Amino acid sequence: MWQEHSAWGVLFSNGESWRELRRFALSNLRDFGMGKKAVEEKIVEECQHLIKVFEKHEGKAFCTTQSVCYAVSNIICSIVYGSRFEYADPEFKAMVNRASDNIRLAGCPSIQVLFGFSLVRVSIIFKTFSRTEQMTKLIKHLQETLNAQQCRGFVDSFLARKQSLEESGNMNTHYSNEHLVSSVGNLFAAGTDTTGTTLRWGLLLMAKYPHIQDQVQEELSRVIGSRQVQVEDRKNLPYTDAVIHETQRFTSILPVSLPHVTSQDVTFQGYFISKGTIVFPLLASVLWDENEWEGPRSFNPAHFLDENGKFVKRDAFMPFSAGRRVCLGESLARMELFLFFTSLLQHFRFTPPPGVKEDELDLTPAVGATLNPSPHQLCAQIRRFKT
Ligand code: HEM
Repeated sequence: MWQEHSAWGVLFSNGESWRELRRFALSNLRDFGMGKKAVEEKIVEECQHLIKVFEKHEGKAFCTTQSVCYAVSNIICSIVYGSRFEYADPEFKAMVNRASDNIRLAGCPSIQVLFGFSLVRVSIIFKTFSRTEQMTKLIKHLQETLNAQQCRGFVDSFLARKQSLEESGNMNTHYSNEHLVSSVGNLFAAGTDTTGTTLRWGLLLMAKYPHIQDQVQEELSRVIGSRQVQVEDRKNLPYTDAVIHETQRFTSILPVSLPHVTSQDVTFQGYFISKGTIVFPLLASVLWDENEWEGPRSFNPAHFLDENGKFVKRDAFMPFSAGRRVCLGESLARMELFLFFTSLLQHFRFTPPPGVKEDELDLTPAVGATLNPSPHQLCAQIRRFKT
């Protein structure tokens, strides 16, 4: 029913390129560890860097935005470029900060009105990303040092495929430099702000609802103790898993998904929609549906637990959208959220700044391309592990 018009489709105006490059991106992200042990190790390593940054605040109030953004950006850097960056690296800082500014700017109502909302918005975000000088410089360096037999990341794979197609005389290729820069830009645009924002909501919600934080930390102490959490621990941490799912449901960071175009006439729930109509799926209408959830507008991990405290999947949980256009990074994002959230909760107790009560923490979202928490500070007190 949907045509190839969304994140990749808007940029690669013909559907052929979208189909080919989505297939290529999916298979390569898998090769570079998405959903596998290799990426788990990268995330665990990044958790340690993030924990060190939080520790440096010595329990004093700070804003989590920048460090969380650096951590999730580094996961995409590892997969795309094959290496992470130090948080103090000025070029990395400039690249990440510019990207965040673009995402925030793209969500401004005035900009949206000016540019006719989402279809153009998406293309602006991705094009702005793809123009960053640092990205072009990094890609150029990888190109100069390419060994097609030993690909370091997504960019190397793309360049190796381009090279082999050209060598076999196939010049009619989707693997152009322009598409490479766009693909890399898309992965950063789609994979950093989304994950970072969700993680920051999770920490804010823990500070706001200390009795829920107590239960997460009790479960982590009982099941994991002081060792590093692994992805395979998820099945033994039903309460924590429910809290992460509920964070995504309750905050619905992408209430309006990317635009699609109907590829044929269709009648949906009694409404006729003609071929070629732009359609915006409203994910929040499902995530906050009164017929699906017991208390859709309250934060309640029990939405994902049965009467025995076991985790239950819910069909109406679709923050990554659904169907053949489902988020390409879903398994990576789920792994990141689980490992970052559990590692941080193992090490720190999150509280409001001194003088601020829990119920004074504001959950009103700020304007942005995603629904962000409003500017706030939290204290991260180091915990003593109970083993
Ligand atoms: C909590 C984190 C995330 C959320 C909530 C999320 C959500 C979404 C949603 C709702 C879409 C639109 C699907 C549609 O067109 O209907 C999407 C698309 C996409 N996402 Fe994610 N995403 C997340 C993380 C990631 C990550 C980490 C990556 C990086 C690999 C990623 C890569 C993409 C790409 C490339 C698309 C466009 C796919 C296409 O058009 O074929 N996302 N995401």
